Amino acid sequence: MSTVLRCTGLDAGYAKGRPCVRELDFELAQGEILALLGPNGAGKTTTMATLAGLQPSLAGSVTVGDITVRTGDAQAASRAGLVLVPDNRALFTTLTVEENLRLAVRRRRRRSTERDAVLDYFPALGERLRVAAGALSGGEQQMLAIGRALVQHPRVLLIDELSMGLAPVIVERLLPVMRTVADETGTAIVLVEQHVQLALGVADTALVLRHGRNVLHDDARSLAAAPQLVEQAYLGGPGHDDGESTRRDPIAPVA
Ligand SMILES: Nc1ncnc2c1ncn2[C@@H]1O[C@H](COP(=O)(O)OP(=O)(O)OP(=O)(O)O)[C@@H](O)[C@H]1O
Repeated sequence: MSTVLRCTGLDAGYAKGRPCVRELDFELAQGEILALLGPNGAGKTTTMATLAGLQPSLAGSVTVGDITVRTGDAQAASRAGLVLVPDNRALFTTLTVEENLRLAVRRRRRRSTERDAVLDYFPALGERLRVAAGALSGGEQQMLAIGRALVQHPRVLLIDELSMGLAPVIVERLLPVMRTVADETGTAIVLVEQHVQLALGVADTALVLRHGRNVLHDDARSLAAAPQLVEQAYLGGPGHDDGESTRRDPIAPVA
């Protein structure tokens, strides 16, 4: 599979000279799911916001296919195919499900076709089309937020904390849908997730950030089988000190 997202030497943060994400390198192939993991404050949301152009980078580059995305330009990121589902889901809460989906569809695409494609992934939304987004359950709101992203036909879908405020049983139902989306559409997905084992269960690769540095990057199946490695990466300790980067070399994209 060809590389769709390449993040090279990315520094991200909120003040010049004070990056909270440093020298981030990774590649993502078409249809690949990367679980972006790490403890609170590690820099996951900052990375996602920077990839989505909501936040200018402090160094490095982001390319989608052969397009180098202009830093800090959300429209350029969106045009390149980077679409963010933020952790607050950013729905129009007083509008119905149908209206939320309709507004997200790009011009020149058929709204009903786009809506039906979302309903294929999330049939539960079909019974709620005329309900205001604010009246939906948390799980339904997340389905709608992802649906709004899908109708934009992302090349790379950035999902920040899919599980925010959701019961684990709902997360267990939603994550496999993301696997299906990646497999069926070739969309690459970066998934920020606190439920580590659930995320590793659907991801191809995983990268752990700690204090803004890549401290572990490996294929998800190996990490699922070695939870102590992930735990060490979260907590620091031998091989995962906070100072010098001790990361493994970034792994090759999934074939
Ligand atoms: N708007 C902001 N202005 C300044 N600093 C910020 C801002 N947002 C986050 N930070 C800081 O940037 C660092 C990384 O935060 P970030 O939210 O990216 O981490 P995270 O891994 O997503 O954490 P969490 O899992 O708690 O959401 C933290 O030190 C945080 O305090």
